Amino acid sequence: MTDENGGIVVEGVARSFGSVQAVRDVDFQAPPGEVTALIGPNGSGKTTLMLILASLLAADKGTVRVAGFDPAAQPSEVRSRVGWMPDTLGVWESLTALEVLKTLGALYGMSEAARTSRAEELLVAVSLTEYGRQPARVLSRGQQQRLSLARALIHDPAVLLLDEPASGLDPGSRVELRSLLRSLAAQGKTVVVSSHVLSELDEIADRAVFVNRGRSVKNQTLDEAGTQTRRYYVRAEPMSALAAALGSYGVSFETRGDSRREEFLIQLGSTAEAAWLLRTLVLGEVVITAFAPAGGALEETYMSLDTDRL
Ligand SMILES: Nc1ncnc2c1ncn2[C@@H]1O[C@H](COP(=O)(O)OP(=O)(O)OP(=O)(O)O)[C@@H](O)[C@H]1O
Repeated sequence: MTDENGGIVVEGVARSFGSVQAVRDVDFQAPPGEVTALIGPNGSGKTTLMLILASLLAADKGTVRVAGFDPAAQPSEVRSRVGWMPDTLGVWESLTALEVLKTLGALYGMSEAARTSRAEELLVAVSLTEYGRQPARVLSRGQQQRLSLARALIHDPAVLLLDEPASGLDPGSRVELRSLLRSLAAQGKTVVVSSHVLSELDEIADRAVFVNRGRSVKNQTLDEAGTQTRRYYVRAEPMSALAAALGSYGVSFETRGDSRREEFLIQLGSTAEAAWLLRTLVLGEVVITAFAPAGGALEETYMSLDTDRL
C-alpha cells in the first residue's frame, strides 16, 4: 500500500558496480518531520544509497520506499516528491541563478507565475537575492551550494536528500542551513543529510544511520546518543593534583596533549556522573580549568563503533 506520509524505508538494499560492492546490506527508516543523518567514512556507500533513493540508480536487491513509492518501479512518482542536492553541482553556466531555478520549475511542470514567485522566495531563503541576476558561473563554491539547495526545493518536495550540503559553506551560511533544515522538518518533510562534519549533525539531526563498507552498522536517535558513555576532557592547575584526586576516587584516565597543554580524557557513563565528578573535584579543592565533553554525541558513537576507523 502506498503511504505518502511514510518517509523513507530501506530494507536489505545492495548495489554493486562490477566487482565493487558499494552497498551490501543497508536498513534504515527516515520518518517525516525528522532530519536523518547518514554517516560513514569515505567510500562507505552514502552517495550510492542516495542515488538509489532519488531513483537515479537501481538497487540490485532489497526494498526501498520513498513517500510510499518504489524508486525503481515508480521513478516519476518518486522524482516529483524528492528534492535532490548532489555533493557536486553541475551548473548551467550561462543561466542566471534565477533562470536556473525557473528552468527547474518548468521541468517540474510549474506555471510561469508559480515558478517565478517560488524562485524569488528561495533566493531569499538561501541568501542569494543579490546574485539572482548574475550568471551562475560567477557564484563562489559556497554560493553554488546554496543555489543547489534552492534547486532541490523548487517543487516543494516532501522528501529532501542532501549529499554533503554544508561543504564549502562559511560558518554563517552553516547556521542558516541548519535553521532551514530544521524548519523543513518542522513542516513535516522527510530530510536525509549526509555529512562528515559530525559536530554539525548533532545540531541538525534527530536520528542517525551509521554505514561502513556498504552496511548499516547502527541506527540511533540523538536522544539515545546523548545518554551513552562519553569521553570528557579535564584540565586542572596543577595536573598532578588532578591525577592524585582521580586516583583516589578510582577514576581511570588517559593523558592527551603535550606539556604546554596537557589534559586527561575520562570515560563517563552519563551527564549525572560527569556532574558528580566535577563537583567532587571542586569540593576536593582541585583547581579545575576545563571540564567538557571531548566530542559531540554522534562523534562519540562514530569513534566507538568497532569498524576499523569507521
Ligand atoms: N559508478 C561507479 N563505478 C564503480 N565504483 C563505484 C561507482 N560509484 C561508487 N563506486 C564505489 O562504491 C563505493 C561507495 O562509493 P560512494 O560514493 O557511495 O561512497 P560515499 O560514502 O558517498 O563516499 P564519500 O564520503 O567519499 O562521498 C566506493 O568504493 C566507490 O569507489
